[in-house]
Amino acid sequence: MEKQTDTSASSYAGKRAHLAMVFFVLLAAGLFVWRPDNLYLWIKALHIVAVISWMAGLFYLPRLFIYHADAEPGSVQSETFKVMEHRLLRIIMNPAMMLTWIFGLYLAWSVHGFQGGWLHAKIGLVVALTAVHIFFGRAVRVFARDGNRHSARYWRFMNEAPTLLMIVIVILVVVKPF
Ligand code: HEM
Repeated sequence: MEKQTDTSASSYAGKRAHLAMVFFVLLAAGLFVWRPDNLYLWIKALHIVAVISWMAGLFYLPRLFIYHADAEPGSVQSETFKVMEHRLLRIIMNPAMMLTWIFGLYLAWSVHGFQGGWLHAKIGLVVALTAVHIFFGRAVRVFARDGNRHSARYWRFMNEAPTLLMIVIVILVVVKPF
Protein backbone atom coordinates (compact mmCIF):
# COMPACT_ATOMS: atom_id res chain seq x y z
CA MET A 1 0.00 0.00 0.00
CA GLU A 2 2.79 2.34 1.03
CA LYS A 3 4.71 1.46 -2.14
CA GLN A 4 1.65 2.09 -4.33
CA THR A 5 1.17 5.59 -2.89
CA ASP A 6 4.78 6.46 -3.44
CA THR A 7 4.81 5.13 -7.01
CA SER A 8 1.74 7.14 -8.03
CA ALA A 9 3.22 10.28 -6.45
CA SER A 10 6.41 9.67 -8.38
CA SER A 11 4.42 9.07 -11.60
CA TYR A 12 2.65 12.44 -11.06
CA ALA A 13 6.06 14.09 -10.62
CA GLY A 14 7.19 12.32 -13.79
CA LYS A 15 4.27 13.78 -15.81
CA ARG A 16 5.01 17.28 -14.46
CA ALA A 17 8.68 16.91 -15.35
CA HIS A 18 7.70 15.80 -18.89
CA LEU A 19 5.46 18.87 -19.29
CA ALA A 20 8.25 21.16 -18.06
CA MET A 21 10.65 19.51 -20.51
CA VAL A 22 8.22 19.93 -23.46
CA PHE A 23 7.76 23.63 -22.53
CA PHE A 24 11.51 24.08 -22.24
CA VAL A 25 12.29 22.48 -25.61
CA LEU A 26 9.47 24.47 -27.34
CA LEU A 27 10.85 27.70 -25.85
CA ALA A 28 14.35 26.84 -27.10
CA ALA A 29 13.04 25.95 -30.61
CA GLY A 30 10.96 29.19 -30.67
CA LEU A 31 14.05 31.24 -29.80
CA PHE A 32 16.04 29.75 -32.68
CA VAL A 33 13.20 30.64 -35.09
CA TRP A 34 12.53 34.13 -33.61
CA ARG A 35 16.27 34.94 -33.24
CA PRO A 36 16.06 37.99 -30.95
CA ASP A 37 19.08 40.37 -30.83
CA ASN A 38 19.93 39.13 -27.36
CA LEU A 39 19.64 35.42 -28.31
CA TYR A 40 22.94 34.79 -26.49
CA LEU A 41 21.44 35.96 -23.18
CA TRP A 42 18.30 33.82 -23.71
CA ILE A 43 20.42 30.76 -24.39
CA LYS A 44 22.56 31.54 -21.34
CA ALA A 45 19.39 31.68 -19.21
CA LEU A 46 18.27 28.28 -20.59
CA HIS A 47 21.78 26.92 -20.02
CA ILE A 48 21.61 27.96 -16.34
CA VAL A 49 18.12 26.40 -15.92
CA ALA A 50 19.41 23.12 -17.41
CA VAL A 51 22.55 23.27 -15.21
CA ILE A 52 20.45 23.76 -12.04
CA SER A 53 18.22 20.76 -12.94
CA TRP A 54 21.22 18.55 -13.72
CA MET A 55 23.06 19.54 -10.53
CA ALA A 56 19.93 18.95 -8.40
CA GLY A 57 19.89 15.36 -9.69
CA LEU A 58 23.65 14.88 -9.25
CA PHE A 59 23.32 15.99 -5.61
CA TYR A 60 20.15 14.02 -4.80
CA LEU A 61 20.89 10.66 -6.48
CA PRO A 62 23.88 9.73 -4.26
CA ARG A 63 21.82 10.77 -1.21
CA LEU A 64 19.27 8.15 -2.28
CA PHE A 65 22.13 5.61 -2.66
CA ILE A 66 23.26 6.36 0.93
CA TYR A 67 19.85 5.31 2.35
CA HIS A 68 19.31 2.57 -0.25
CA ALA A 69 22.64 0.92 0.69
CA ASP A 70 21.26 0.33 4.22
CA ALA A 71 17.80 -0.88 3.11
CA GLU A 72 17.05 -4.64 3.18
CA PRO A 73 16.92 -6.06 -0.41
CA GLY A 74 13.29 -6.81 -1.33
CA SER A 75 11.90 -4.50 1.38
CA VAL A 76 9.30 -1.82 0.59
CA GLN A 77 11.93 0.89 1.18
CA SER A 78 14.40 -0.75 -1.20
CA GLU A 79 11.78 -1.11 -3.97
CA THR A 80 10.68 2.52 -3.48
CA PHE A 81 14.29 3.74 -3.77
CA LYS A 82 14.60 1.82 -7.07
CA VAL A 83 11.60 3.66 -8.56
CA MET A 84 12.84 7.04 -7.28
CA GLU A 85 16.39 6.51 -8.60
CA HIS A 86 15.23 5.27 -12.00
CA ARG A 87 12.82 8.17 -12.54
CA LEU A 88 15.24 10.82 -11.27
CA LEU A 89 17.90 9.60 -13.71
CA ARG A 90 15.62 9.10 -16.72
CA ILE A 91 13.17 12.01 -16.39
CA ILE A 92 15.32 14.78 -14.87
CA MET A 93 19.04 14.07 -15.08
CA ASN A 94 19.51 12.62 -18.59
CA PRO A 95 17.53 15.35 -20.43
CA ALA A 96 19.03 18.11 -18.21
CA MET A 97 22.55 16.90 -18.95
CA MET A 98 21.91 16.83 -22.71
CA LEU A 99 20.39 20.34 -22.70
CA THR A 100 23.29 21.69 -20.59
CA TRP A 101 25.72 20.38 -23.22
CA ILE A 102 23.69 21.66 -26.20
CA PHE A 103 23.26 25.21 -24.81
CA GLY A 104 26.79 25.30 -23.33
CA LEU A 105 28.40 24.32 -26.64
CA TYR A 106 26.28 26.93 -28.46
CA LEU A 107 27.50 29.64 -26.02
CA ALA A 108 31.12 28.46 -26.35
CA TRP A 109 30.92 28.55 -30.16
CA SER A 110 28.76 31.66 -30.80
CA VAL A 111 30.63 34.25 -28.72
CA HIS A 112 33.85 32.66 -27.58
CA GLY A 113 34.70 30.67 -30.74
CA PHE A 114 35.85 27.88 -28.42
CA GLN A 115 38.78 30.13 -27.33
CA GLY A 116 40.05 30.78 -23.78
CA GLY A 117 41.98 28.79 -21.18
CA TRP A 118 39.07 29.08 -18.71
CA LEU A 119 36.71 27.59 -21.34
CA HIS A 120 38.99 24.66 -22.11
CA ALA A 121 39.45 23.96 -18.38
CA LYS A 122 35.69 24.25 -17.85
CA ILE A 123 34.86 21.83 -20.66
CA GLY A 124 37.45 19.39 -19.25
CA LEU A 125 35.80 19.50 -15.83
CA VAL A 126 32.31 19.13 -17.35
CA VAL A 127 33.58 15.99 -19.10
CA ALA A 128 34.60 14.74 -15.62
CA LEU A 129 31.12 15.68 -14.31
CA THR A 130 29.58 13.72 -17.19
CA ALA A 131 31.74 10.71 -16.23
CA VAL A 132 30.34 10.98 -12.67
CA HIS A 133 26.81 11.07 -14.17
CA ILE A 134 27.50 7.88 -16.18
CA PHE A 135 28.98 6.22 -13.09
CA PHE A 136 25.84 7.07 -11.06
CA GLY A 137 23.66 5.83 -13.96
CA ARG A 138 25.42 2.45 -13.82
CA ALA A 139 24.93 2.38 -10.04
CA VAL A 140 21.16 2.85 -10.55
CA ARG A 141 21.15 -0.35 -12.67
CA VAL A 142 23.27 -2.20 -10.07
CA PHE A 143 20.91 -1.15 -7.23
CA ALA A 144 17.93 -2.19 -9.42
CA ARG A 145 19.15 -5.81 -9.39
CA ASP A 146 20.05 -5.63 -5.66
CA GLY A 147 23.72 -5.90 -6.64
CA ASN A 148 25.19 -2.96 -4.66
CA ARG A 149 28.16 -4.02 -2.50
CA HIS A 150 29.28 -0.51 -1.44
CA SER A 151 28.60 0.90 2.03
CA ALA A 152 26.54 3.99 2.84
CA ARG A 153 29.88 5.63 3.81
CA TYR A 154 31.23 5.03 0.29
CA TRP A 155 28.19 6.75 -1.25
CA ARG A 156 28.50 9.61 1.26
CA PHE A 157 32.06 10.08 -0.02
CA MET A 158 31.00 9.88 -3.72
CA ASN A 159 28.37 12.51 -2.96
CA GLU A 160 31.17 15.10 -2.68
CA ALA A 161 32.47 14.65 -6.27
CA PRO A 162 29.75 16.69 -8.05
CA THR A 163 29.95 19.38 -5.36
CA LEU A 164 33.70 19.92 -5.76
CA LEU A 165 33.49 19.89 -9.57
CA MET A 166 30.58 22.37 -9.57
CA ILE A 167 32.45 24.86 -7.34
CA VAL A 168 35.50 24.93 -9.65
CA ILE A 169 33.36 25.04 -12.84
CA VAL A 170 31.34 28.05 -11.62
CA ILE A 171 34.51 29.93 -10.52
CA LEU A 172 36.09 29.26 -13.94
CA VAL A 173 33.11 30.55 -15.94
CA VAL A 174 32.35 33.61 -13.76
CA VAL A 175 35.90 34.78 -12.76
CA LYS A 176 37.62 33.51 -15.95
CA PRO A 177 41.00 33.54 -14.14
CA PHE A 178 43.02 32.63 -17.27
C1 HEM B 1 28.29 21.04 -20.87
C2 HEM B 1 29.33 21.81 -21.16
C3 HEM B 1 29.32 23.29 -20.89
C4 HEM B 1 29.78 24.24 -21.74
C5 HEM B 1 30.39 24.02 -23.11
C6 HEM B 1 29.57 25.53 -21.11
C7 HEM B 1 29.92 26.75 -21.66
C8 HEM B 1 29.49 27.96 -21.16
C9 HEM B 1 29.73 29.26 -21.78
C10 HEM B 1 30.53 29.49 -23.06
C11 HEM B 1 29.14 30.20 -21.02
C12 HEM B 1 29.08 31.71 -21.29
C13 HEM B 1 30.21 32.39 -20.51
C14 HEM B 1 30.21 33.89 -20.75
O1 HEM B 1 30.01 34.32 -21.90
O2 HEM B 1 30.46 34.65 -19.79
C15 HEM B 1 28.51 29.53 -19.89
C16 HEM B 1 27.82 30.15 -18.87
C17 HEM B 1 27.61 29.58 -17.64
N1 HEM B 1 27.81 28.24 -17.33
FE1 HEM B 1 28.34 26.77 -18.63
N2 HEM B 1 29.00 25.32 -19.88
C18 HEM B 1 28.84 23.96 -19.69
C19 HEM B 1 28.36 23.35 -18.55
C20 HEM B 1 28.16 24.02 -17.35
C21 HEM B 1 28.01 23.40 -16.04
C22 HEM B 1 28.06 21.90 -15.78
C23 HEM B 1 27.85 24.41 -15.12
C24 HEM B 1 27.69 24.36 -13.62
C25 HEM B 1 28.04 23.34 -12.86
C26 HEM B 1 27.85 25.66 -15.85
C27 HEM B 1 27.65 26.91 -15.28
C28 HEM B 1 27.54 28.08 -15.99
C29 HEM B 1 27.15 29.36 -15.41
C30 HEM B 1 26.78 29.63 -13.94
C31 HEM B 1 27.18 30.29 -16.45
C32 HEM B 1 26.85 31.79 -16.38
C33 HEM B 1 28.14 32.58 -16.18
C34 HEM B 1 27.97 34.09 -16.28
O3 HEM B 1 27.06 34.57 -16.97
O4 HEM B 1 28.77 34.83 -15.66
N3 HEM B 1 28.06 25.39 -17.19
N4 HEM B 1 28.75 28.18 -20.00
